[in-house]
Amino acid sequence: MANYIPFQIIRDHLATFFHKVVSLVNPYNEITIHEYCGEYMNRDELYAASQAYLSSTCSSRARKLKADLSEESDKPSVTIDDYEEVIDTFRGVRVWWCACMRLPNSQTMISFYPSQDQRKYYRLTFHKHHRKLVEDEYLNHILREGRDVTVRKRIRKLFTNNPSSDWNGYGGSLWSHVVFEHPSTFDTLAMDPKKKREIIDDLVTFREGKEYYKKIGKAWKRGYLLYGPPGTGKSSMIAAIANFMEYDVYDLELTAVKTNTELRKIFIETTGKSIIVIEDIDCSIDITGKRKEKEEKDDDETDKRLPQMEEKDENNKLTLSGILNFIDGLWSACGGERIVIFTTNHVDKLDPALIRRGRMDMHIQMSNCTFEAFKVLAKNYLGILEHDLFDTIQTLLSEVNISPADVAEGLMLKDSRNEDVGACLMNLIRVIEAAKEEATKKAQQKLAAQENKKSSKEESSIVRPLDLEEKNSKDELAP
Ligand SMILES: Nc1ncnc2c1ncn2[C@@H]1O[C@H](COP(=O)(O)OP(=O)(O)OP(=O)(O)O)[C@@H](O)[C@H]1O
Repeated sequence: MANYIPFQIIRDHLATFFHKVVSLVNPYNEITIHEYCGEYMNRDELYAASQAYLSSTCSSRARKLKADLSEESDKPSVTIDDYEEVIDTFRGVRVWWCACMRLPNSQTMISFYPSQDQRKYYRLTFHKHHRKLVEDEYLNHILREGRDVTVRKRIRKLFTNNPSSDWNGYGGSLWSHVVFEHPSTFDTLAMDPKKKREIIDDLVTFREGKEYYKKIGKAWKRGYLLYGPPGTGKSSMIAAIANFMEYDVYDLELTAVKTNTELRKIFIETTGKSIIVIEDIDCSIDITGKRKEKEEKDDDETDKRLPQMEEKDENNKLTLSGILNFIDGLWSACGGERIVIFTTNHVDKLDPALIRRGRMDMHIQMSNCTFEAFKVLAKNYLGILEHDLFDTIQTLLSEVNISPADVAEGLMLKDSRNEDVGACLMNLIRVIEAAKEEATKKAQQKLAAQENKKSSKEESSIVRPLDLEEKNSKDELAP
């Protein structure tokens, strides 16, 4: 065999030697962050974070920019163009960023990954004295800030869970989603201003509480129970919270979940910075205290009918303990920064274990329309802060229970071209008066029914002489 050294080996040795010589005189270090990495060529999170960070922090200093519209955002994003260098400063230390691209060695290469025909990467250059700062702190800073920018810019989504029978459809997805565009905010929400302030303060404390939750050893999540009659704004409150926190919403339909195991899988698929909602929890599933009591009463018969396996294996069905685990079991802490919200029209039907403080940290009562709440609706719907008819409306609202939904309906302009505020308020007065009449009628009927019941009870307790005779003759016949 011929004794020669292949050209490629010589070239590699020369390159290494050259690099060593250069690094002796070059005081700068470089880190490259590739767009795709790993065996399966996943998009690298640090690359995505760097891109977001550079677009928000450094792009104003760049001359050459590029813009695109990603699926995850509704606004075009502008970032530095390829081979454009920008300077960033961290704790007084300067670093240089450059977006670079490596073309494939062979033009004939066929690739299944978009990355492989153009390998994009960022080159981060810094003085070697600052290597520790960059590795230990600056890169984490990029990751944190970049993730925040991505969350701020993303399109928020409203998810709903698919029934497990469909998990092989919808691309194998456990959740389907649409863009979340509910317009409700705390400004448009009609409720007691003090209560509203309390909720906003609680949300802000939660949002800023990452370190605090870590310190006290609690998972970074918060539970809210919203209860009150229909049409008092429970769903509107959820939307207002989502808009205020800029979170996604996972609307969990419990009736589509068959077992605790399914619930766990569904939960694991949710992400941080999200609200998980179970609406009308009392109607959703057999988990309320009252139904459980009934179950216990029927126990003897059920035991005989149900297969023993099913009774023993809790994971084969959806149980109260499965839901409790979902709220505060070990795996509920994965991902962090989550809000769980239950809504109900009948708080008294719920098992106390489900809503105890610590699980549902804040119980929020959504009430019928007060005058304060009406003023918010009048501002939203008619753009007015006061009117001569307000006094009449205030008196009427103090006399009758009417939901904000009904008041809002009464304030709707019947003809959007004719914005007669007085006519709208008169219409509302008629609506409230009709509600008042209806309530009086119902109260009278209830009273009459009670009177009837009472008098028929009294009647049946009067022992008539005929009955007495009958009883005596029976007693005589008895052995
Ligand atoms: N507190 C409120 N502030 C502003 N608007 C409200 C409020 N309550 C109700 N509304 C209006 O009434 C409509 C219905 O309210 P919403 O669905 O939020 O009530 P809900 O309590 O969730 O009702 P349900 O218990 O029947 O689901 C809303 O679209 C909104 O226009």
